Amino acid sequence: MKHSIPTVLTIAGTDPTGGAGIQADLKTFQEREVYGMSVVTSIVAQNTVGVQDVEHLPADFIQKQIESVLVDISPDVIKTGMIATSEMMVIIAEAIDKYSIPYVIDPVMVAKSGDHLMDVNSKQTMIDRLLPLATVVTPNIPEAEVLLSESIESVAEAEDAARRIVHELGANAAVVKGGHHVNDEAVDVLYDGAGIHRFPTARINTKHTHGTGCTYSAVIAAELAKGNSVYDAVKTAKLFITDAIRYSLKLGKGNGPTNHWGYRLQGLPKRNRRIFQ
Ligand SMILES: Nc1ncnc2c1ncn2[C@@H]1O[C@H](COP(=O)(O)OP(=O)(O)OP(=O)(O)O)[C@@H](O)[C@H]1O
Ligand SMILES: Cc1ncc(COP(=O)(O)O)c(N)n1
Repeated sequence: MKHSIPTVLTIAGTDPTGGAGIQADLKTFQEREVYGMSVVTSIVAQNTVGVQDVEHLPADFIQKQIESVLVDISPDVIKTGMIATSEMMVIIAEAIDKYSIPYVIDPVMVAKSGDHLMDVNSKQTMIDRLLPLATVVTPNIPEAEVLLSESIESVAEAEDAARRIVHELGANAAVVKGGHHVNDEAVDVLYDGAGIHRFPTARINTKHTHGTGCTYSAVIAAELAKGNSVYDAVKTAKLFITDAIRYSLKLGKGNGPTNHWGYRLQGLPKRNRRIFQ
């Protein structure tokens, strides 16, 4: 730990409704008791229904923001979310490389609403420049399929994908998340370079899953900043996101946000949870 408290920097896009992107990351860092900092890549006009518009910040201004943070409060871990263009990816890769900071990449490509958050031509830059720097990469099934140009139909194939992302694309560890599997379980699989680990939970029947991937990877980043292992960080992330989905807030007209303090309700007497159910 570099400072009096573990510190994490997120580099990502925004969500004014507060469920995904930078806003979800900062809420999550606070709940995990690490000091959260943020650099904005794109300002997104979005809500629980979809994306209405996007304004990308110039890559050199993203670089200035990163430099401002890194020269002053160097984070224990950097996490990235939405990075829309190759130019942004190169600048971010150069900073992570220069300062040798442990790195969690959530390879955000398409929002749950179906809107594209990454330029499709940037895939190769993500593979060439960002994945080799990753301590952990956290694709959902469609993202893993894009990264590997192959389809994933089962948990066993998700395990193969996690192995390939490490061995062929150079990430240190990969978690292929199971939110997009259509069965009764949401099984995440981790390959940490040594072995495969499965993290299964029952699938919760809800449409309120906006920002699950952002929140999940933010927990992993926070736990790594505390000095925990990749395995323990993923285990905590899975518990945290399950409670955040279970006690989701039922806000908005579409796919609502999760509840970033849901874990606090687990184990409490039912009367204390009434307003959330
Ligand atoms: N309905 C559900 N019930 C239980 N767990 C779920 C459900 N949906 C997603 N999860 C869990 O949430 C985490 C995020 O997975 P998911 O595949 O939804 O990521 P994602 O698609 O990147 O999220 P997003 O794009 O919303 O940020 C994983 O741990 C996954 O298992
Ligand atoms: C800025 C930003 N980053 C990531 C997501 C993905 O979240 P989801 O797939 O739940 O919409 C998002 N909607 N917005």
